[in-house]
Amino acid sequence: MKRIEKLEMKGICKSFVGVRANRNVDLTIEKGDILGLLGENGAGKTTLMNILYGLYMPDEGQVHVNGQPLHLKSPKDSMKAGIGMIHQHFMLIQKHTVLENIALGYADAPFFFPQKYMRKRIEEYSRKFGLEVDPDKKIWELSAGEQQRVEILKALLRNADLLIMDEPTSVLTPLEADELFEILRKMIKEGHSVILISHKLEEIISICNRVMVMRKGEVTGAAEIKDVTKVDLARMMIGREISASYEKADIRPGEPVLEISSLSVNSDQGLPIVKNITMTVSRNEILGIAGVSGNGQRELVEAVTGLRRSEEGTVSLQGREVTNKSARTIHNLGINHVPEERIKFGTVANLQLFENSVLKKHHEKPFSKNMLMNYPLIKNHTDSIIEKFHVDAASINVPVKNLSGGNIQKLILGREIASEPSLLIAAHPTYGLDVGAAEYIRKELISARDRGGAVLLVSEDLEELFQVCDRIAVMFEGKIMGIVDPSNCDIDEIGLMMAGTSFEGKGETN
Ligand SMILES: Nc1ncnc2c1ncn2[C@@H]1O[C@H](COP(=O)(O)OP(=O)(O)OP(=O)(O)O)[C@@H](O)[C@H]1O
Repeated sequence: MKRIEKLEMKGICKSFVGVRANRNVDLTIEKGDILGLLGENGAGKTTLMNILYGLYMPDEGQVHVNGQPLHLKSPKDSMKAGIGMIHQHFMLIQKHTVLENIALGYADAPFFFPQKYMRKRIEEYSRKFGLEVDPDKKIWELSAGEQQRVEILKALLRNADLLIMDEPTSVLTPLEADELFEILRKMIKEGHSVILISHKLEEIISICNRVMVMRKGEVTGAAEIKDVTKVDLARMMIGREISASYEKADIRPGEPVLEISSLSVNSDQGLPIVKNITMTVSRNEILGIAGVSGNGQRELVEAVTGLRRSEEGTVSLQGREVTNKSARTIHNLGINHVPEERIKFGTVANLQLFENSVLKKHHEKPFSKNMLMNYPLIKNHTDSIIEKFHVDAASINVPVKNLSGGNIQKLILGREIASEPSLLIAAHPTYGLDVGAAEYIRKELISARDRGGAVLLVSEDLEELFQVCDRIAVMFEGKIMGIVDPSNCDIDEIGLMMAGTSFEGKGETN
C-alpha cells in the first residue's frame, strides 16, 4: 500500500438540521506533521474529523491523498486508505483481552495460528513505538493510558498512516500524557502523521508543529507553531486574550456548609481508597482538591453526594448529618453536583435540550404543579441557561446527543450553577471546554462563592485551582497531604504534595 505523503481536504461543507457545522473547510497535512486542531466548543472540529474517518459524508468538498481523490463512505474506506481515529471514549470490549480486541476485525491474520501471529505483531509494534501493554490482560484491568495504547496499537496494526486523536489527554494523568507524546514523537519519526484535537494550548505548543484554528464551522487561522505563542492561539480562537487572574469579593468565609469528619471510603474492589479525611467547606468559600486523578477524589465526592457508601466517619451538611443518606435526600438539601463523567451521568442523550435543563427538578415546583409541567417557564429557564452559558445549539428542541461535547458540558454546568445551591461540588468542570468557556465557568464559580455559596472544586489543573480557590487541599493515595492558602504557597510545593511529599507546618493536615 502506498503511504500517505500528503492529505488534503478541500472545500468541505457539512450541515445538520439548522446548523452549518463545516463551511468550505480546507485542511492539509503532510507526512511527519503533528497538526493541532483548535477551536471553540461547537466550532466543527469533530464533524470535520468524522468526515475524514468516513463516519459522515460531506455535503460538498473532496479528500485527496497524494493528489488522488478518495471516496470515503465508511470508516472501512478510511482505514483502507491509511486513516485511523481514536475517539475520546474508547471503543474496546471490556471483558476481552488486549489481544482479542486487537485481533477483532483484523483482516490480514493467517488461517493457521492467528493468535501466535497477532501476538508477534503486537510485540513488534509495542517495541517499535514504546507502546507497552500486556496482550493477555483484560481491558477492564487497564488504566486509561494503557487502554489508549491498545487503541493506538489497533490503529497502527491496521496500517494507519495518519492518526486522528480527539482530545487524547483528557482521560490521562500528566505522566501518561507525557508518555503519549513520546509515542507520538516516535510515530512521526517513522513517517506517520497525527491530527490532534485539543483545547489545551500548552499541549498544542509543546507537541505540534502546525496548528489550524476553526470558529463557527470555518477555518479562521493556521500557523507554524514556532511562529505563535499561547496568547496568539487564544486570540485566534476566541478573538481576545484570556484572563490570567480573576476578581474575587473580599469576604471572609461564613459558617460551615460541608463538614467531613474522619471519613473512609472503599473502592469498587473493596479496598480503602479514601483514608480518614477531615475537612470543612464554608459559605463564601471555594475549597479546591488538587491531586492526580485516581487518588480517591472521585470516591470522596461520591460518598459526599450519596452515590457511594462510607465505611467510617461522618458527612454533615448545614449541621445535619447525612452520612450514607440517599443521593436524592442530599440533593434536596441544596447540594448540586457536576459529576466527572457528566455526559454519561449528567444528561439523557435522547431527551431534548429543554428537558435536560430541568433534569432532577422537572417534577418539582416551579417547573411542575399538580403533576403538570409548566412548559413556558421551563423554556424561559432553558433560554436563560443557553444565553448565560453560551450553549451553542440549533434550538432548545434538539436532542442533547446532537450537541457538541463542550456544549453538553456547558448545559450541565449552567443547570447546576444557575439554581444557586448552598453547596456546589464540581469535578473537573472545565475539562473539554474551550479556553473562553473555561474562563466563564471559573468566573461563575467565583460568583457562586461571592453570593454566599460554598464550592468544592476538584481539579487537576493547578493553575485553575490557584486562580479561583480560597484554600487548596492536596490529595494523595486517599489522604490529605495538607490544606494550603494559595496566596501563601508556591505552585511547586503543591506539585510535590501531589506526588506524596507532606510539608510539616504547611497549612492544616489531618
Ligand atoms: N449528529 C449531529 N446532528 C446535529 N447536529 C450536530 C451533529 N453533530 C454535530 N452537530 C452540530 O454541529 C456543530 C459542530 O459540532 P462539533 O461536534 O463538530 O464541534 P466541536 O468543534 O468538535 O466541539 P467540542 O469542542 O465541543 O467537541 C455543533 O453546533 C453541533 O451541535
